[in-house]
Amino acid sequence: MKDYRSLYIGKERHKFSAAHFTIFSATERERLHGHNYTVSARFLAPMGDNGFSADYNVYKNRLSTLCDELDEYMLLAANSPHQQIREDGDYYRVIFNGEEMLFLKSDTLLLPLRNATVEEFAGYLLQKLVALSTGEDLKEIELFVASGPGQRAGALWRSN
Ligand SMILES: Nc1nc2c(c(=O)[nH]1)N=C([C@H](O)[C@H](O)COP(=O)(O)OP(=O)(O)OP(=O)(O)O)CN2
Repeated sequence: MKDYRSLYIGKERHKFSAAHFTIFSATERERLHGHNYTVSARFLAPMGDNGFSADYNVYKNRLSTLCDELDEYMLLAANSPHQQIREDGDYYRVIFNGEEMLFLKSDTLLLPLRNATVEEFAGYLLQKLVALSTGEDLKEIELFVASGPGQRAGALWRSN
């Protein structure tokens, strides 16, 4: 039976500051606000005969790249069933429950998410991390996003 080891990565720099609002229903959402989100991950890799599994420097750098891509933006969920997003010149016009919000495109990332939640951010970042890790001998990757101390969501990928 293969011998595996878990590598846990979650450095101080694995974070992104972003604005968002969570939508709870067709008529309820929270006000626009922000968090310093932190990102961490667990990698399950086979143990080599040399007592080494996988170079975690590679994964530290990948997590930093993913965090940098989301840092200091307004994050909008493009696939929410409860809001419409239209392009309007230099702006995104967001319609929710009869209200309109305008966000500068240069300040905003439209992400393929159903909601701007930690669980959706975790799934989104996991897919990007798995795509960066193709062809490597990994058994599992579990990626976590926390919106503050003591509250995070995890998304899991397992190799076939
Ligand atoms: N399942 C989820 N539930 C909630 C999410 C989420 O992403 N997934 N997000 C929110 C809000 O964004 C809310 O702002 C969360 O932050 P909050 O709990 O206020 O964070 P704090 O760090 O201020 O927590 P305190 O307990 O107030 O210290 C709500 N639900």
